[in-house]
Amino acid sequence: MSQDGYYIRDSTIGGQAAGKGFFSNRDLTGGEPIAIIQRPLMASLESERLKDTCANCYVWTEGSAIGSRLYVKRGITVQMCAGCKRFRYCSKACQKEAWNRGHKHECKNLKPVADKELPKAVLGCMEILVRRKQGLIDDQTWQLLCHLDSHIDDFKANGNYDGIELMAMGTSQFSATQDTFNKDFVAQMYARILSNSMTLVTPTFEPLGILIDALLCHINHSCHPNTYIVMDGPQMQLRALRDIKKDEELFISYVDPTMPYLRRQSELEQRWFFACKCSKCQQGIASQEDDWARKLASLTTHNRELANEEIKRAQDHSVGEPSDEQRLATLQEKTFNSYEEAQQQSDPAEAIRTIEGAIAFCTESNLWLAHHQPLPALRDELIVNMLAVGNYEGAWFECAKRHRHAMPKLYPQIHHPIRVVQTWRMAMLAQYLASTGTEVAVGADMALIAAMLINTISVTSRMSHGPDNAFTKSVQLKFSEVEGELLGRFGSEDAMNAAIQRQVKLLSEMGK
Ligand SMILES: C[S@@+](CC[C@H](N)C(=O)[O-])C[C@H]1O[C@@H](n2cnc3c(N)ncnc32)[C@H](O)[C@@H]1O
Repeated sequence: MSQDGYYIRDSTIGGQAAGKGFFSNRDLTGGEPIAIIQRPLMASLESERLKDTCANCYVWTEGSAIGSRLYVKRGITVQMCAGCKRFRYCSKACQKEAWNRGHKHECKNLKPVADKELPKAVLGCMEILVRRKQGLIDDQTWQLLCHLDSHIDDFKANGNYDGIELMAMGTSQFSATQDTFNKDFVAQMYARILSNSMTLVTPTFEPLGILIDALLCHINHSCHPNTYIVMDGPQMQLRALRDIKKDEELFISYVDPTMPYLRRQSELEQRWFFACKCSKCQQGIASQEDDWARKLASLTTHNRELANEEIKRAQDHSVGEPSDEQRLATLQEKTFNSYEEAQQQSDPAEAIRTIEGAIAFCTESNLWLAHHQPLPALRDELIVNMLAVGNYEGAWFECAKRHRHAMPKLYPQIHHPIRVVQTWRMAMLAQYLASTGTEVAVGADMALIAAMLINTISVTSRMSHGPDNAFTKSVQLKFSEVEGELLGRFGSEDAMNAAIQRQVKLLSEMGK
């Protein structure tokens, strides 16, 4: 099977069989599109996003933080389907499209349960079953979908099968498909969705829900991926992260590849049921992500005592003197726990206190550098919460630190989509600070810094997202605005470039 820049065949990763996988059918360059899918087979929104996101084109109408989602049309709203009272659409055209794609066959079944919150995987599974029953999914796509492993035996082994059976019963009933699919088949399909779905995201990677695509869900995982997926509404693009040779396997990362080895392994084992033997995992804790853990020599008396206390607290009885490795693992656990705690805290001020405590601990312990997790994750969370409480200046300095220390290490390719989006958010924050006349640092010209960053993104977003993505187009529009303004302000390109050089230096200093 071959299309675009890939073909599908059996895969072996680190000596173990990994089912089918995607392979490149020619040499590819970083930033090049490999496959474009206009719409995944199924996408299902989170309960919260059902309220403010179009269930057809997936435009998220809320949450546009200080201009970073300029690609969302101003004033856009969603209207509820009068029948099922669950899905909302941003236009009559979107409603009609969803209706014809299959909603007309499930709308009235959903009506009696309008006030029940149904999990996204149940809604997604219902959609798939109803559409297949009505002949709206062709045989080839269906076979490809059913080929994806349901991991039903793994769910039985880990004790989650009962929950799956229960959800499958509800799915059958609400979709009125019992006459077509038996209960074991539905349980398998439900399990297949749980273990093969990807995250539905906005062009700037805000999570919206889950999706299944019969073709793209055949891509295997690596913690050192060579491709990634960007979305633009329902459109998915698989793009090359770096140069790839013909016949190399194409990988995306199912988890955050910047996390340490043991955390990646455990997440992959729990959600996707495999022990990763990718090129990075074969190095174990010898890769950059675990650098900090090799710093046994930096374990000061204070750190040792702190770890001892934590270990004692976790165990009812003393099991002798812990090793330094155990102490390190405990300290790491402690910082990740703070990160997870902050994510759960709904009050941003409280979350900021938790995060600042954890960052101070990481820094004082002298174990972590700015690019070692969970420090960058804590900093990302800090920025979000500072923006939520209106501390734009504080958020700016955190962005500057992230830009200087974390981004180049975590996302070395200039067109890495996360790097591009984070830089864009930073540019929009700089522009906001310029508009309020805030003096962030002596001599800092925030309008010029914003323009410099936008200039960079106007180039890199074309590679990360492709020239036709709505995000890229909004960046280009912004760039043409600031470019004109700047030339007008400085008169000549030479004067502008000299000013830019000064601001580049200042930006780096602000990130110290
Ligand atoms: C989304 S599917 C990918 C397609 C899959 N290979 C297939 O043929 O159905 C995810 C599953 O593929 C397998 N898989 C993906 N990446 C792997 C890897 N690096 N090593 C081993 N198995 C992997 C695991 O069974 C995982 O649950």
